[in-house]
Amino acid sequence: MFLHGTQTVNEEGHLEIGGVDVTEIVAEYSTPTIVYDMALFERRAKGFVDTFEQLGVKAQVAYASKAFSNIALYQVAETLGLSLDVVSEGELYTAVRANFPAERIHFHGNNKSESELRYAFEVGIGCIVIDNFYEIDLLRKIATERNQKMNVLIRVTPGVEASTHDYITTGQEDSKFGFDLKNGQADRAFQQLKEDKHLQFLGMHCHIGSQIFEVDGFVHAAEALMQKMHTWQEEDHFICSVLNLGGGFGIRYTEEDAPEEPHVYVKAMTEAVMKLAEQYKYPMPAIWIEPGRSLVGDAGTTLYTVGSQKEVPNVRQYVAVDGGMTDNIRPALYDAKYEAVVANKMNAPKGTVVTIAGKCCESGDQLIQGARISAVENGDIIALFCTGAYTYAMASNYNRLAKPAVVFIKDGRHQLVARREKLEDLVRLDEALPQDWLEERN
Ligand SMILES: Cc1ncc(COP(=O)(O)O)c(C=O)c1O
Ligand SMILES: N[C@@H](CCCC[NH3+])C(=O)O
Repeated sequence: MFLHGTQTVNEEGHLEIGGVDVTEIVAEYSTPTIVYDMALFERRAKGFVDTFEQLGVKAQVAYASKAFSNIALYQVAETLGLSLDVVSEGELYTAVRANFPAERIHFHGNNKSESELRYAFEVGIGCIVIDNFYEIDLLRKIATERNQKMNVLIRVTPGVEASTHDYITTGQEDSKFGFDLKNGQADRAFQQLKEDKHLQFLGMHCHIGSQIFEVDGFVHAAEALMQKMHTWQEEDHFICSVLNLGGGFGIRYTEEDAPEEPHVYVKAMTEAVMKLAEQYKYPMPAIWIEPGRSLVGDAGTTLYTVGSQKEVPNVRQYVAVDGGMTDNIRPALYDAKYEAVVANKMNAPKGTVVTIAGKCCESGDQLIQGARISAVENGDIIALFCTGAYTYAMASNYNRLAKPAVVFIKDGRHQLVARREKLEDLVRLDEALPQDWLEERN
């Protein structure tokens, strides 16, 4: 069994996170609840920031907040000196509500609406990452109308095929994201932007995909972008001041996963850029990165309570918990793998292999197939590890299940940062029909 961050087993044989017994969390907040080990989040953030410092490179580490967007997390990210990557008006609004410094916010998205872009101008964010020609036109219109400058990068697809799930690769030519580097789109975007009065073209961005383990893909992408920047240097005497190399650094969900430490990816990419900068006599650009999963993924643990069990003789044993695909769609969507423990029986011998199933009306609502956990009975607590990224953020109310509570833990203290949805939350958007509508039907 592999424990993460500050996780330990206490004398009572219970899982502890950040010095707090998880049975205490369950007693106070019920289940399902996602807890974040904030010391681990801080360690991950510091790991990225320190890497750049050691390399002596000007940088911004932007938390890709799509992984888990929440006011309290943005507050902590701010204190750690992180920047923020948002992809919608909703994430931007969350950042505004968290008083996140606007100049450290970067706005992404392949179909930002005019009203979203106007909001970004109003808030005065630090940079917009332009995805397509339509967006260039929209931005020009807004910036001219408002007579307001805005820093921009262009997102490019460097033609790197990353080996991860097909749904989460983004760097290949056939992608809905960005301007292609090889077919001339990136050059055309650059030509349109390089002398714009309001849109201040800082440079390029790429993101090759998510949950990637190999260092090479990141290095190749960084090199491809530097080569393009060199062409613009030679042909247009233009120097980019920023190179944003995205996120995507893989984490260890199960013992079979073998990622590098997050800073290894960053160091390798940055050194590749430094080398080419020297070769091209190119002023070293500031390096921006956008890790999401590798900042929050392994800091999160979901606590569930065991309910019913079902044995299908000679086939499998189902252990059902009080959440499932509504609070973690990843196993159903990507066939993602997780590990779990019985958090109130950490010292019990491992039992048979079971399938941990959710409570939704979908056969595919299974959190782990083939989990080797100790024997459980109803009321036991299952802790599913590494659920900090793309779980709560992708949660739904399917079957009208309530979204779970989210709790931060640090140094023996726990703090609720998202309350569990109540029944009235589940109908808050519904409008009852007026009586005359119903009467007409009868
Ligand atoms: C543009 C962009 N930046 C950053 C990220 C964060 O990726 P990850 O959570 O894998 O670090 C994503 C998601 O894949 C993304 O699309
Ligand atoms: N939601 C995906 C990652 C998408 C990354 C965003 N571009 C996952 O859970 O793995």
